[in-house]
Amino acid sequence: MAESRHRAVHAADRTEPPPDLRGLALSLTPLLLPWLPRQRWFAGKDRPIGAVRLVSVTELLPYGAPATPAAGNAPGLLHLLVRVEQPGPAVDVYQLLLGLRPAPLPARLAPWSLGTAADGPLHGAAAYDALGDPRLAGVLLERLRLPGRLGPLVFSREPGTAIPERAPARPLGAEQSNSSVVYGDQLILKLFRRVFAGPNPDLELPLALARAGADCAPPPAAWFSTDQTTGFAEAAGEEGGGRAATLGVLSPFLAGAADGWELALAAAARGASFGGEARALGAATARMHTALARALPTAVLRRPQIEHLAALMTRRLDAAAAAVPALLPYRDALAARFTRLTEGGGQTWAAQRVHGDLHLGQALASAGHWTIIDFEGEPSRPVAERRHPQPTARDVAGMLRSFDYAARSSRAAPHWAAASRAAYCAGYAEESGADPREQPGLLDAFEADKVVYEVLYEARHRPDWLDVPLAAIRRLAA
Ligand SMILES: Nc1ncnc2c1ncn2[C@@H]1O[C@H](COP(=O)(O)OP(=O)(O)O)[C@@H](O)[C@H]1O
Ligand SMILES: O=P(O)(O)O[C@H]1O[C@H](CO)[C@@H](O[C@H]2O[C@H](CO)[C@@H](O)[C@H](O)[C@H]2O)[C@H](O)[C@H]1O
Repeated sequence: MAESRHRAVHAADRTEPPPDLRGLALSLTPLLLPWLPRQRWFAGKDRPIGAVRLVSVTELLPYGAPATPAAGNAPGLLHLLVRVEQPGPAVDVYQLLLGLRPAPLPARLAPWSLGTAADGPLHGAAAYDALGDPRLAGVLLERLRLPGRLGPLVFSREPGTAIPERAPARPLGAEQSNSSVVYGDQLILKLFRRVFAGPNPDLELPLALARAGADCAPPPAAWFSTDQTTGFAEAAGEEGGGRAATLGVLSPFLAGAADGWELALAAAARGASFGGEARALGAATARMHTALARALPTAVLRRPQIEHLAALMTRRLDAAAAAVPALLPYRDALAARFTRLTEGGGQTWAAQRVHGDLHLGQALASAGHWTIIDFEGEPSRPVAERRHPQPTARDVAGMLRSFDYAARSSRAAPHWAAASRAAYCAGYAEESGADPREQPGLLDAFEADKVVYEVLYEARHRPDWLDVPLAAIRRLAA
C-alpha cells in the first residue's frame, strides 16, 4: 500500500479537505442525491433532501494511480462524511466509502453502483459503494491493522489483538441500520452510517466489557474515528460536543453462530419450547448488566429524573401518534402507564448503562453461549440520551417484546410467547438475584415505550409488519 502518498495528501493538522480532493468529491455529489434515499440505512426517507454538503474527504487509495503498471485501471477509494440537509430540526452526517473505476463497472459491482460522474475531475468515472468490492474492503482492513492518523481519520487498535494482513472480504447482506463487512470469517467491521459527535455506545460498551474481562460481547480489536466534528448535528453533539465520532469497529466474527431470532422462529414454527434457550438468554442479559454496572457509571433515579423519564416517554408517544394515527385510540391508556411511574411517592430506581435496543436478533448463540451484539441503542434516539444510565428494565422489556414478535411471525400457539417470556425472566432472576417481574410498573412502562417505538419503526421501514406492535398495543390498552 502506498502509505506515504496518502499521508502526503492529508497533512495531520488540516481541517479542510485539500482543494483537489474537494473537487473530486464535489463531482460525485449529484450522484448522491438519488442514491442516498434508496439505502436501507438512510434515516431521512420521509423528507426531501435539500442539499448534500461535504464535511470531510479522505483519499484512502488514489484513483487512477496503479501501484504497478501491471495493475492497470486500479480502483480508487474515497472516504466521505456528508451533511444531508432536510426539512426538520436535525441535520444528519453520513459516512460513505466510495469506490471509483473507469466506467463501465464490471457486472459484479453493478449492484453497488451510484452512477457515472458527468463532469468535474472525475468525469467518466463510475462511483460505487466500496463495501461491495473485496479489494477496497481490504484497504480498510489494512488501515485498521496499522494504527495512526490519515487526515481527519484516526485509526486505533486494541493491544494484543490479531488482525491478518489479508483476508477475503464479503459484505453482509442483511437489512441493517449500518453496514458490515466480514473478513475471512474471522473479523467483522461495522461501519456506522449516521454518525454523531462523541463515542458510539457500540464501541464504548463492548470495549468496557472486554477490558473488565466480561465475555458477553465480541471484544473490539480495532476502530476508527474522526476528531473533526464541527459540521455535525447540534442535538447529537450535546454531550459529545467536539469529541471524536466513532466511524467503525472491527470485532471477532462468530462464524456459524445462529441469532436468537432465527432460533426462536424455528422453535415456534415447529411448536417446540424455547424455554431452555430463553432462560439462558435471561441469565446472559443479567451477566451483561452486572458487568456494565461494574465497568461504567451508575446512578439512582429520584423523583425529578423519574418525572423526566415519564415525560420523555409521553412525548415520544405523542410524536408517534402524530405520525401513525392508528395509535391515537390507545394514546391515553399508554400514557397512563407512563404517568403511573411517577406515583410511587419516595420511590427510586437504580440506573446504569444498558444495551438500549435488546431483541432476539442481537443475541448470537454459539457453542452453547449467548453473545450480545449491537450496543448502539435505538438508532433514532439522540446519542446523548442513549448514553444516560437507565433502569435495566429497558433491556428486559425489549427482549420480552421480541418473544411476542417471534410468536406472531411464526403463528405460534398463544402460550408460546408467555412461556418464553417467563423463562427469560426466571433465567435473569436466577443469575442476578432480582426478578424483573417484581417491578411490574417499571417493566410495563418500558414495554409500552418499546412498542410505541416499534410502531414508528415499522411504519417507517417495514409497513407490512406494522400490525405486530399494533396488536400488542390493542392488548396492552385493553
Ligand atoms: N461478531 C459477530 N459475529 C457474527 N455475526 C455478527 C457479529 N456482529 C454482527 N453480526 C451479524 O451482523 C448483523 C448486523 O449487525 P448489527 O451490529 O446488529 O448491525 P446493525 O446495527 O446494522 O443492525 C447481525 O444481525 C448479525 O447477524
Ligand atoms: O437491529 P437494529 O439495530 O437495526 O434494530 C432495529 O431493527 C429491528 C428489526 O430488524 C427492530 O426489531 C423489531 O423487530 C424484530 C424482528 O425483526 C423483533 O425481534 C424486535 O423485538 C422488534 O423490536 C428494532 O426495534 C429496531 O431498532
